[in-house]
Amino acid sequence: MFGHVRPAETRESGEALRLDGVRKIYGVEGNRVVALDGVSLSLPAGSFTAVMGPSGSGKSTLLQCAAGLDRPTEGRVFVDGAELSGGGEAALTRFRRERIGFVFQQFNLLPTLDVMQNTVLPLKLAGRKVDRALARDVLGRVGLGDRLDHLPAELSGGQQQRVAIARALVTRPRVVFADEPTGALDTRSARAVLELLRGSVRTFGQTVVMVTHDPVAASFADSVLYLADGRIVGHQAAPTAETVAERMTRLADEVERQRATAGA
Ligand SMILES: Nc1ncnc2c1ncn2[C@@H]1O[C@H](COP(=O)(O)OP(=O)(O)OP(=O)(O)O)[C@@H](O)[C@H]1O
Repeated sequence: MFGHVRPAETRESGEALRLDGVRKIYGVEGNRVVALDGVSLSLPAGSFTAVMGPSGSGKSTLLQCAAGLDRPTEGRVFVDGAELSGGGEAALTRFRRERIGFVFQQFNLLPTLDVMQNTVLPLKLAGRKVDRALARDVLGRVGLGDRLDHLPAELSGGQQQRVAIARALVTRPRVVFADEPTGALDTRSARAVLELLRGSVRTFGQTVVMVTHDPVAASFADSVLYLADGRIVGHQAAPTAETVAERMTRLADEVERQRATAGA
């Protein structure tokens, strides 16, 4: 169902990501989990969006489907106007390599490759020209210009995550997806990583979508999407840590109340 890249007939300039009625159902009849229940959204290019919601609300599933790491059961996904549809794994992989960057909680660097080699890996995998000057420039911007030949084990967690961000940016993707990018970091390193993500949006017009549990992390974004039980239940512009925390508490209370009513 995924993988063939065709220009969307409805391509709109300035729209980096669109989901139309995306549903994701895990399991088989009798043991089904509806992880996403008809999610539609449109994110403009150059925006920084945080995705929040109670545990199990579908945040990671949303990211995986939007990034082409998983396949929706129903619905359509467009990245920069091109639809992820049809075809097999190879076409899907190509789509991701050409358009998408990822940052994971656990960095996912290759331990035997140094900082420069890890950073240029996506270019090599995509068969693209390895522009070391560009990679050096990106690594300089993430503050690792003097660590190019270090192995991941020789770096702190925050530095490893900055390599992962450089690696995500070096292909100049349409969208960078980050799943709990600060989840494994101390407060100070987390802040540096969030400033870096925000800087990539402000300075280069990068589009970033980040799943997080942390209201402080969400406050670095331009806006927050709230998920509950696989649906988008709210949107907040110009978030602050306080307003996000307050809204999350309310959301958790509502979800609990609804589940209690449904079970009554
Ligand atoms: N591979 C899978 N097989 C079956 N069910 C799954 C699978 N992955 C996720 N789910 C279910 O789908 C729902 C949404 O999961 P998801 O991981 O997207 O939520 P989340 O909001 O990211 O949660 P958390 O904040 O705890 O990481 C949950 O009920 C989860 O148990």
